[in-house]
Amino acid sequence: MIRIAISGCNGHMGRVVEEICLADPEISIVAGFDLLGNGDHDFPVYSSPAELKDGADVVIDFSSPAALKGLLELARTRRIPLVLATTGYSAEQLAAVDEAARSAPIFRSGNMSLGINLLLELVKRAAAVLGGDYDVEIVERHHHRKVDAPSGTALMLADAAAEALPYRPEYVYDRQSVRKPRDPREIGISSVRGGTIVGDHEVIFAGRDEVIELRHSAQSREVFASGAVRAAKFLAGVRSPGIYSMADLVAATKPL
Ligand SMILES: NC(=O)C1=CN([C@@H]2O[C@H](COP(=O)(O)OP(=O)(O)OC[C@H]3O[C@@H](n4cnc5c(N)ncnc54)[C@H](OP(=O)(O)O)[C@@H]3O)[C@@H](O)[C@H]2O)C=CC1
Ligand SMILES: O=C(O)C1=N[C@H](C(=O)O)C[C@H](O)C1
Repeated sequence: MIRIAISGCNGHMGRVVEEICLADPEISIVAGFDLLGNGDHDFPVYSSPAELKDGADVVIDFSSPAALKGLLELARTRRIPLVLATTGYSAEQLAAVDEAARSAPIFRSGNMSLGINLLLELVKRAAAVLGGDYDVEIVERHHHRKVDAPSGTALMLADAAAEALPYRPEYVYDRQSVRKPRDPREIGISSVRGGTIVGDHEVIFAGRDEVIELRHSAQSREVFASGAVRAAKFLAGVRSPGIYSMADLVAATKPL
């Protein structure tokens, strides 16, 4: 039995993770962390990870960058593995994650769906083949509740393209404040917010007289939640301290 704690358990993603865990006979939910009280959960909900009493095998976090400090404290002092799915961390916070990963395994991904992992590979391949001659633009679309922009996934896609391009691109988020033609050595990232869009990412390679578009569209939050639960099981399999990603999970998964 894997003992899981859910950080952000009252939120949209936390609720879906809870449903998936409740339906899984290999998992027991031992605690939740959130700002407000217990709600209607069958497990205790603490406002701070420091209040966790009996420990957990893994914490799955879909909450806010504000929760990170307490979670990293659990990893550092109690060596509890973390699955960090929250997006919008600062550079300092990412450095703190790397530091805590010296004490416990930490799985981090701005997108827990398997499809995005494949898209990252396709983007690298396209950038390697087309890079230099085609302008790279990323458009991400999300629901109107989302607070961070650009999305964590858009940044991962930009990094994947950057890795394979023959130049070091600058990421451009704002075309409104300058008046100049597009620099070929840039990746433009645009954010759309509206309605209930779950999560949509498009990478555009625009060349002379042709455009190639690679797109992923999440149809429900389950794709992210089930990926995070798979990541938790992967970490619970006695991993050494370090940073893990979807690529590690896919590499460790036996083909069906
Ligand atoms: N990696 C991935 O695949 C995915 C990542 N995400 C990311 O997950 C995060 C959560 O998304 P979503 O569920 O839609 O957001 P919600 O706002 O619905 O849920 C977040 C929950 O976390 C709570 N919370 C806020 N601050 C803290 C804190 N300091 N400690 C504990 N709990 C806290 C919120 O409480 P309150 O409402 O009171 O503020 C809320 O209940 C976002 O960063 C999002 O980008 C989302 C989907 C997929
Ligand atoms: O906030 C969301 O909802 C999502 N956030 C992630 C991101 O920032 O990329 C992943 C997914 O697209 C949903």
